[in-house]
Amino acid sequence: MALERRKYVGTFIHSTSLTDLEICEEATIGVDENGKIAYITRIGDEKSTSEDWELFQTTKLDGNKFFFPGFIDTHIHASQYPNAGVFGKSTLLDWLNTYTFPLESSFSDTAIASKVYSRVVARTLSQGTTTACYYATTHVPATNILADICLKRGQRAFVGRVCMDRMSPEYYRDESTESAIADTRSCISHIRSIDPSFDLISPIITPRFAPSCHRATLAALGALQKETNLPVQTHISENTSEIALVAELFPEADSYAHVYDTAGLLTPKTILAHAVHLSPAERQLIKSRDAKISHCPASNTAITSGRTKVRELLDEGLTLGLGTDVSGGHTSSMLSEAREALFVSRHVAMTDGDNAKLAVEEALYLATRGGAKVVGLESRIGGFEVGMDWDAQVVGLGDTVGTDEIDQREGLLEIFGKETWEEKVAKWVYTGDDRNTLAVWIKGRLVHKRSGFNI
Ligand SMILES: O=c1[nH]c(=O)c2nc[nH]c2[nH]1
Ligand SMILES: [Zn+2]
Repeated sequence: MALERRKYVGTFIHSTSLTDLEICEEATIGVDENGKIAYITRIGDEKSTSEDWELFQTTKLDGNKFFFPGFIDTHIHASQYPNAGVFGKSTLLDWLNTYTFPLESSFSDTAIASKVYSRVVARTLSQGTTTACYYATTHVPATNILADICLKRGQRAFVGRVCMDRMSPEYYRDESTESAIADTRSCISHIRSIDPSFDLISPIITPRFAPSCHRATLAALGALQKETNLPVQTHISENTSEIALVAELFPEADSYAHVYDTAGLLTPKTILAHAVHLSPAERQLIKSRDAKISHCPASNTAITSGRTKVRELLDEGLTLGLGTDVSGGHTSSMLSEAREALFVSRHVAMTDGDNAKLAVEEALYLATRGGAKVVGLESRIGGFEVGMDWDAQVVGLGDTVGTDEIDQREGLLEIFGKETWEEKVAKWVYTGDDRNTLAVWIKGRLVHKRSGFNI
């Protein structure tokens, strides 16, 4: 779809490193007809554009509004969205049997798939998620529907048909290694037919986790990865009972990470969700394979899996992003997930010392640039640089509170006027929600606009 060039004018905020946010007031970003950033002019810069840009429309922000890169959710189960918030006092293995497998198995009905997947894509877009790594279910037609919806709505997505041929009820599992591979290939072909270069939608090879796959299935998926060079997503070391189960099922393996490595599934394109209880040797192995980690703090708290020591992982040079892990995680909002990462790091700090605490800047880095590295798109998304895609959101913090203002406001976020931009960003992270996401673009296309916001 051809786009018009457009200029975006106002305050831009993005991560330039793990610890630094660039806050750029009164800048202009020009986005070309391919949805790419063509130029950035900061205050004091020489105007570097040719006259013809003058002809194109401008989106200009005022007041307490700013442009921010779109969020990258590196781990979310689209099919589990109806269960967000429903987990009781369960832990991983009983949660799967009680809540998750019954829900996922219902996606044999494509009407259910269409309804749920339409909602999850609409909802994540409205919260600024411009890229999502989705788990679907084992069902080919339903998985293809998810890919179709992402493409139609313009959300950048990795769509994975879940492979699992044991440890789930008989009514919800792959019949054999061969059928798991054939069904995975079928979803890959479908995505190739709707997005031939995987420009917006990519398939992702998805063994649910080691306990749900026979050795032969893991090995066949590893071989498929080698053949296709597609990304892989799976879970690792989330909960201590799960780790004990892996040791029981794979007695020959040195560790959980070795199970994946032996199958050829530990690659630079592999996203490992959770990684809560990794041993030093596993961390070393994952680093040596350049596999990536999706940190899922909301889920790790909700189903009491544990506290990931993010600072340790970062200090060791591992690559991390954030994942909502709906519905182990209760929230589909990456802003909330960043907040959960901050709070969990404070719980770690209570036993391990203050160095464990993440800063707001670091949580936002993980939600954007870190996530971009996890999905292998760091040259295209996660920040504002010439040549990158315009995957962006407008964040609006509301009008500054007026003298004697007494009317009730929507949302918790209130700006009093004395805050620095750093403080405004912190207020957004700690007290904001989807009401502060006013508009969202992906590859230059407007994919969400909050009613009442005029562009
Ligand atoms: O958080 C999780 N969600 C899941 O659906 C799942 N399956 C295996 N392991 C899992 N962990
Ligand atoms: Zn998960």
